[in-house]
Amino acid sequence: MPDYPAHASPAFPAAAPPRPELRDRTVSELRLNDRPPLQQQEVAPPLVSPAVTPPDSPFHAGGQRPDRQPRSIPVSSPSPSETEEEPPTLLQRLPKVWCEVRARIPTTTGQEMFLHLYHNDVDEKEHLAIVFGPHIRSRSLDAPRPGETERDRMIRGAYVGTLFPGRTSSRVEQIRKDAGVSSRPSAGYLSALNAPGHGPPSPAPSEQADGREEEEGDIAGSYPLELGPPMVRIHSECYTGETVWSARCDCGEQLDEAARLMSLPAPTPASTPSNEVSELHANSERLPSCGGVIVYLRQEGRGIGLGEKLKAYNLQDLGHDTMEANLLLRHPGDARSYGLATAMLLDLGLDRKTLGQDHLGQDRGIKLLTNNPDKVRAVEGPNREVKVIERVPMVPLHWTTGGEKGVHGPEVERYLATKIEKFKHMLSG
Ligand SMILES: Nc1nc2c(ncn2[C@@H]2O[C@H](COP(=O)(O)OP(=O)(O)OP(=O)(O)O)[C@@H](O)[C@H]2O)c(=O)[nH]1
Repeated sequence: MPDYPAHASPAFPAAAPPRPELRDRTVSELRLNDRPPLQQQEVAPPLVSPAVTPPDSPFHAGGQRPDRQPRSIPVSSPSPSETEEEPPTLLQRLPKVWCEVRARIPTTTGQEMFLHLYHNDVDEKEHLAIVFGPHIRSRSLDAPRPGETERDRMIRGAYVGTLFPGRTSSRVEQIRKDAGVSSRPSAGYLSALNAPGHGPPSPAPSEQADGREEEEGDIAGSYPLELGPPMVRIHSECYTGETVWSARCDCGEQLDEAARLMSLPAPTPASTPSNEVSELHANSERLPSCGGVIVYLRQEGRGIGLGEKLKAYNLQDLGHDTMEANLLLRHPGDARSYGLATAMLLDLGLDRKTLGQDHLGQDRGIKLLTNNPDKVRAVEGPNREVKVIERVPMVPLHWTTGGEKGVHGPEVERYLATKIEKFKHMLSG
């Protein structure tokens, strides 16, 4: 951030020229509520025209296969274009985080997710992890807490499967006993427990255990290899874009898209016969989702807070772009850091150590949904605790649907143009 003298108000030339016709008029003639016609306003360069959208975008609304996974780009770490630019700020140590409580949330799309609320040792905010699918669990949530009862555990969300009236234990061991199962349950039995809306479990045949649930209170295991890299989105809070329908940014749409992708059915194994595949697709709502996690950070306004973001919007209406507006308010262009996100991913078992290696002996990693090059590097953490191996671009819906859907208008066009030009977002296909 430039080092402005304390008394000076920094000035940039406004991107849009002043309106000359306002001179030599009386106040009533000024018609201050009128905006100049669109063609006289600064419009975003053609860089953001829908033409740059790849025609085979997986996000296109039409012709989408129910199990169609998003197009992703392999990430070599570190990529030269990411390191030549100013590197993102990396914290020396990761913050401490712990999941205080989680709950099952049925959603309006029919998919369920588990909302995890985190506390930490660096700020007072309640950061969130929105977890899709049964494979991602919080270690700090599952760990036993001194003096707690089984009911306490269930109330704070530290249970396996789903709650139902009359359930008395959070633990697999107890459920097994109650169900009259003498040996360890099979993987299939456990996934049935995790299926949405299941009732009290019926006895399972005694089979080989998968071992994941072996240690009571610490059942976080590894994300199944056959599902590929777990999908992760690091999302920054945006009250305006997510709650009050702002068309200045694409934040709300990005949140929806991340949830949609994580709710897609898990990929069908290549060995599945084609007639079974079509049958599965016909019943796609019954397929387990591939899952993933949206880490929702309370970093409103790229970390400057809602009040300052609203001031920045006024500066943008005065002709400045989103980065200049932050600088004029004496904030960095982007005031965020991602150490909390990395720490939450570790707690959720998506770090290199917990994920282990693939069939080829390579470290497993995550698939990150983003256009932001800073996030790709920063979320890996100071010692590359997390590995980003693929990146899924978040292409604006307006581009992928040929203008039919999605946030559109001059403000969001300018915003996207600045993200590409100044923040170096990788959004050109
Ligand atoms: N200061 C400021 N913040 C904004 C503005 N528009 C959106 N935001 C905030 O920017 C954050 C989202 O950042 P984006 O730049 O859209 O996206 P990103 O998270 O960097 O990158 P992606 O992962 O590709 O979405 C949210 O916290 C929004 O509240 C703005 O004009 N000014």
